[in-house]
Order: sequence, then structure tokens, then C-alpha cells
Amino acid sequence: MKCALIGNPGVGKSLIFNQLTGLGVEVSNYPGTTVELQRGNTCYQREIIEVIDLPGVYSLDGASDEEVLVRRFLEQQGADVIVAVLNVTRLERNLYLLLQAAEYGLPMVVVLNMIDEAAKQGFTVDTAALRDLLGVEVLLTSALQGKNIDRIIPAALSAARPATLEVPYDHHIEAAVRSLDKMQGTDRFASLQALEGIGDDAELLETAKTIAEEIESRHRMTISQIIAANRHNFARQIADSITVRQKEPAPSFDLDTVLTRVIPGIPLLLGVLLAMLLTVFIVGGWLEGFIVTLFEVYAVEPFTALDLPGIVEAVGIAILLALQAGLGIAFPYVFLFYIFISVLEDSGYMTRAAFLADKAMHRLGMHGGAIIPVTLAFGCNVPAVMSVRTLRSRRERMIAAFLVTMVPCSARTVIIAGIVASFIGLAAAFSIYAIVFVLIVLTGLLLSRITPGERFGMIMEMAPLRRPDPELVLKKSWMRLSEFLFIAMPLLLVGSVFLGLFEFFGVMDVFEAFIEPVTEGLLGLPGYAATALIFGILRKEMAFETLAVLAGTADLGAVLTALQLYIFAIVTVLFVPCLSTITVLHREVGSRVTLAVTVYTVALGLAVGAVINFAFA
Ligand SMILES: Nc1nc2c(ncn2[C@@H]2O[C@H](COP(=O)(O)OP(=O)(O)OP(=O)(O)O)[C@@H](O)[C@H]2O)c(=O)[nH]1
Ligand SMILES: [Mg+2]
Repeated sequence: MKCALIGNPGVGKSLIFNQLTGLGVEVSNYPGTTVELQRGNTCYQREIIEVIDLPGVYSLDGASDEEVLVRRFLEQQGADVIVAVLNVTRLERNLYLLLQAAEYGLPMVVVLNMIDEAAKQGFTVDTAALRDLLGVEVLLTSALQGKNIDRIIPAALSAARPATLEVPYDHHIEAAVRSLDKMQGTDRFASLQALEGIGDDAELLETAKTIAEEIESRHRMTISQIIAANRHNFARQIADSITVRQKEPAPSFDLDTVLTRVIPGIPLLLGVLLAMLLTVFIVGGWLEGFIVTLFEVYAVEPFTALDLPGIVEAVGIAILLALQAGLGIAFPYVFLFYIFISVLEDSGYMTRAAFLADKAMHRLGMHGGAIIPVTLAFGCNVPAVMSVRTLRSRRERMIAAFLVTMVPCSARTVIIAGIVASFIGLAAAFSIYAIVFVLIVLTGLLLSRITPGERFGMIMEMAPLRRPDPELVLKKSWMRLSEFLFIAMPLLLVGSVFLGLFEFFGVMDVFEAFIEPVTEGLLGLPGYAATALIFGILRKEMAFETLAVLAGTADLGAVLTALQLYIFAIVTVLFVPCLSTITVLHREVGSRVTLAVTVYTVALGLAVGAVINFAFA
């Protein structure tokens, strides 16, 4: 048997799913967390029951990816039982979706979740009244406290049935439904769908269209608008009739007016982001240094001391370097960042941040939600790319994936600080940031023009402000980290081994000679800089380290001119995202976008380097 969890975003479907199946899908106090269908199994009385976690939607007739997915799922009867999960503190809007889903006629049970919050707000729900109205079983649950979750499956098995309640539509629409029934013998649901222009019976659609146009001209509204308005009204009536106030809610200080007003909202947001970045830089940088040194002293050095035959040593070193690069990013940056982001999400602050950032992000072809990937990117592009999946449309995900990989991550900051700030000066270092920032904005403006796909406004529900649950925060951060470890690391290993072998067999020298016209002619850099750039692909700071090794000194200022150092730094910063980023890009947005990002950033890096070289040489 299959049970599907359907409901608005952020009502607790995934938390219920995790409790039923023992799996760990992502749970967040940020609407729109689940974007794909998730499946898992649970066992009840020796029967295996498949549970499906669907992405949250507000209605079933929109064009967003999630709405299309859920609608198809219902049309194709993807489940035997629908478990409609409702947030009891937002009954009206949640009932709207329920009324719409009920029309598909599948057996269902209703779960009113977050009853703990309702109690805090001083009300409860008359479940018996709702049960009578809908004609289906209604449960009160709190997924956070694990209350009544164990009753969902038994109810789905024994008490699920199609809802008997019908939305009373406008009398013109009801009349149209009756006449379609008389003329073509279609049932209520099919007639309503046909009136909205949905379905594949051409004759029925034709008849329905004539009737619909007649009604629309009278109401000066589209049929869909009339139907939606009727459902809304009915949902409100039901919500009012089943809500039982127990006490008046205590008047509370409205934190939201502080958080979401431009002043002090925006300065506060910038402060929060800055504090987060600084903490991650300082703590992360320290931790990374620690891990890298640890590897150096306890793995790389002892391994080289073994004096193994050349090729074995080359492969071994390559593997160690990849582990060093991967772990050096994973724990200090990815994990730390995820903890911060999870706290911001689960406290509900992230939805406020998205709201504040919406205007700026729109210019770049994304919406406020892109604040998450963009902020993450300053720490490390890997988690940033992984988070683009929370964006609503493919168009936005593509734009965000592009822009995020251009944001100077902490490793690139190390390059800017280590090469430019220390050998040339602070002003020069800031000028690199300024150039990159301008390029990101220009790229965003360009992409938002040329990227195909529908634009969506931001309709995002403000998640309630809550104290984040430490256990959920840690669990989620760990889950996201392990995704990085198990997906990006193996690829990083393979890439690194190839690079090591290339070097061993002298492919690097051939390559250096081959692209000499570019390195020397175009960028005015010594030939060995090309190898350093290539190693930068593994881990950005390695460009710096390799350059020092190849130049034979850490005092780069003695062997390279200020202009050469500046060009090397800006090319490294812009040039191809690192291998870890490329692997996650590939997973999140596919090979074509990954290739486009790679080609674009190489071209951009070389072009900017060349322009600077010719302008100042
Ligand atoms: N207080 C309280 N919080 C809950 C309850 N159930 C879920 N939450 C919280 O609500 C937030 C949303 O939970 P999710 O399970 O991610 O919601 P979802 O329905 O899967 O959301 P989408 O994937 O966006 O559709 C999380 O922060 C949960 O911890 C509950 O019963 N009580
Ligand atoms: Mg979810």
C-alpha cells in the first residue's frame, strides 16, 4: 500500500515522513524545503507500507515545478491513500489546498499538525465537527513532540475514504456542472476541470469553453478566479466554525516589525551575515589550517618518506591531496556553514532575510530565497551550489548556480590576501573584490535577460519565529555534510588521481608548452603559472602553494612583478570553480550548465587577466 503526504510548505510533512520511515529527509523551518518526491517504507502489522513525502504546495493549479509534480501525482493516482497534513495554526490556507485535493476523489485522512503551537496560541480544533463536515478521519498531531504520529498509518489503513464534502461553487458554475453532466454525462470533478480548460476530451473541452466564456463575461473574472474565490470563502467558513478559542492570546511584542522593516531590518541582516562570515572565516580558517597541517605531518610526509616507486607515490600523493582538500573544506567550512544556516532557517529568520533581499535579487533574475546560496558562497561554493535546489524554478537555479560559483569563497580570499594584500597592498586586494563584484552583477543582469523559463514572483510564507531545536539542527547539518562527503569526495579523488598521473607522465609539461602563448603572451605570466592554475582547480589555495613551489620561493614578490602577481590572483579567483564545486554543480544542475559555467569562468578569467596585462604592461 502507498500513502502520500500532501500539504502546504512547512507544515511538517518531512518531519512526519522521517518519523514514520526512520529516514532522514531534510526538515526546515523554511517553506519549500522538499523539492522532489521522497519515498520510504514503514512496517505496520507485518505489512510494508510505502510512504511518499511530496513537496509542499499552496494550490494544485499553478505552473511551478512542485505544483505540476503534485498534480500529476494525484491525476495518476500515485498513492492509495492521501494523508493531507495541515498546519493547524494556519487553517484557512491549509484547508484551501485540502478542498482542492479532495476533489480528486482519492481515499484520504486528515492530519492537523502543530497542535502544540495551537495550544500555545490558546486554541484547539473541534475535530469531530471537521470529521462530520469532510466525511474523513481527522487526527491531531504534533510531529515535534512525536504526538499521535503512530496513529497516522493505522488510520490510513482502516479509515481512509474519499471526502464527501463538496465546495458550493457560484450558482452559475453549479449550473454549468449540471448541464455538462446532462449533455455529456461527465462527473462533477471532470466538469469543473473542463471548465478550467483542463483535460483531454476535445469535445467536452469545446462545450465547456463556450459555457465558461459566458460565465466569465458576466463575472468579469476568469473561471479559475471564481472557483478559487469560492474555495477560499468556504475554507474560511470551515476554519471559523471548527476553531475553538480557549483563551485570548497574550499580546506579544511584534518582533517582525523590527526584522522586516528596511530600517533596522537591512542593517541587521548585513550584520548577521557579516558576523556569520567572519566567524566561519576565522574559525574555519583556523580549523582548515589545522587539518591541512595534520595531513601534511602525519600523512603526506611519512608517505613521501617511504620512497615508493614513482607511479605508486604519484597516485598515493594524489589521493592524500584530494582527501586533504576535501576534508579541509568539509569540516571547517561546509559543516560550520551548515550549522549557521540551519539555525537561521529553523529560527525562521531566513524567510525574513529572503523577504528583505528580494528586490536586489530580482534584478539579477532570482528571488529573495537566493540569499541563502549567495551567502553560503562567501564561505564555500560547495554548500552554496547544493542549496540552489531550494530555489523555485529551473531558471533561477541555473542563474544562481552561475553566480554563486563566481562569488569569492574563503579559499579565494586566501589567495587575494596571501598574494595581493601581502605583496602589493590592501587597496589592490579590495580592487579585486570590486572587479569580481561588478562582474557578478553584470553576469546576473545578462543571465536574467537571456535565460529562458518563466519568472515567478516571490510568494513565500513567513515561517514562524521559533527557537531552533539543537538536535534537528545538528542532524540536518550532518546530513548535508555527508552528502558532500559521499558525493563530492569520490569524484574529487578520481580527479586528483588523474591530475597526479598527468604530472607523473609529463603531460603537465606538454600542457605548459602548449598553452605557453596564453600564459606568457596573453597574461604575461611565467610558463609554470599554468600548472599552478591547474592545481588551483583541486583546491583554490593550492594555486598559491603550487606557485610558490614552482617559483622556488615563498617570497613571490622577489620573482614576480606586482602586475604579474595581481594578474595571477585575479585569474585564479575567476578561473574555473574548484573540482569539488564542479562535482556538486554537475549533480544539481546537470552537465550542460556545469560545462557552461566552466567555459564561461575560464573565458572571463583569461579575458580580465589579458585586459589588465595589456592595459598596464
Ligand atoms: N512546533 C512544531 N513544529 C513543527 C511540527 N512539525 C514540524 N515542525 C517544524 O516545522 C518546520 C517545517 O517542517 P518540515 O517537515 O520541513 O515541513 P514540510 O511540510 O516538509 O515543508 P516543505 O518541505 O517545505 O513542504 C520545521 O522547522 C519543523 O521542525 C510540530 O508539530 N510542532
Ligand atoms: Mg518537506
